[in-house]
Amino acid sequence: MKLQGIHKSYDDLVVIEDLNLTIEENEITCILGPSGCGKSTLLNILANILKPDEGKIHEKKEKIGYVFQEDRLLPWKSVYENIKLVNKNANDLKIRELIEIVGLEGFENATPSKLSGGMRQRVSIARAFNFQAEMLLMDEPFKSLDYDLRLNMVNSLVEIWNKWNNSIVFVTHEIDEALLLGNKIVVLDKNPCTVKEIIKIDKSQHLRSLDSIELVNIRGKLINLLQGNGKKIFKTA
Ligand SMILES: Nc1ncnc2c1ncn2[C@@H]1O[C@H](COP(=O)(O)OP(=O)(O)OP(=O)(O)O)[C@@H](O)[C@H]1O
Repeated sequence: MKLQGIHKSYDDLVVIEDLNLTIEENEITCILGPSGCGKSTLLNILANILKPDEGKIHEKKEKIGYVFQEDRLLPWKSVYENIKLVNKNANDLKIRELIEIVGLEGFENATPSKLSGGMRQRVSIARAFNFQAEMLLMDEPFKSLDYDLRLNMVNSLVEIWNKWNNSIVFVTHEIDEALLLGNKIVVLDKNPCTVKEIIKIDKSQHLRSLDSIELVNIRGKLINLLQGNGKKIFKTA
């Protein structure tokens, strides 16, 4: 999917200006940017929820999955049923495999109120993969979790993605999540939102360590890139 020359304003506030970005197939693209820079707006454009004011979207995807910051599970359904309901044709084996990968074996029949926040977010990830989207959009899905749990969730996501390999766009403002997950890290600028830099990481996610020289160097670069944001831009009459 390719975004070309995208512009988006809310009334007088210019949020996205001349943004160009290619989302590759079978890759995890991490979008990293300061708070309020327009990451959710960009995801909503990718999801066809929002129309850009200007610009073109090439090779649009029809079947798009969305994982939000909150889990959005149906409280009266069990773990198994919540995962199943987005793809009623999925066989029992696949659903049980997803439940196993996200570490929820034994909780198949539990309803969301019996689970911790991290467990609920695991269900929503399994559900998203059961949907078999061509492109999966994830908007800071681990935001409410503590650091350890977040890294744990990143590992589960890597494991599940290695199996199904769909294209994922993962929005975060946590540098470590981007370092561990991304095949490509897109750093966004703020006010207005444009692509500041794209960093590629060729190494398989399974072989990555946050202590490796490569990732330590990239982290340093990302910190520099994320420092210093612009001023809000308003349209002139
Ligand atoms: N529906 C809307 N109407 C008016 N302004 C909006 C609307 N949605 C977002 N904005 C503004 O657009 C800017 C970008 O918002 P957006 O939610 O896309 O950023 P974000 O990078 O996802 O933020 P965060 O990191 O806090 O999740 C912000 O200044 C926000 O206040």
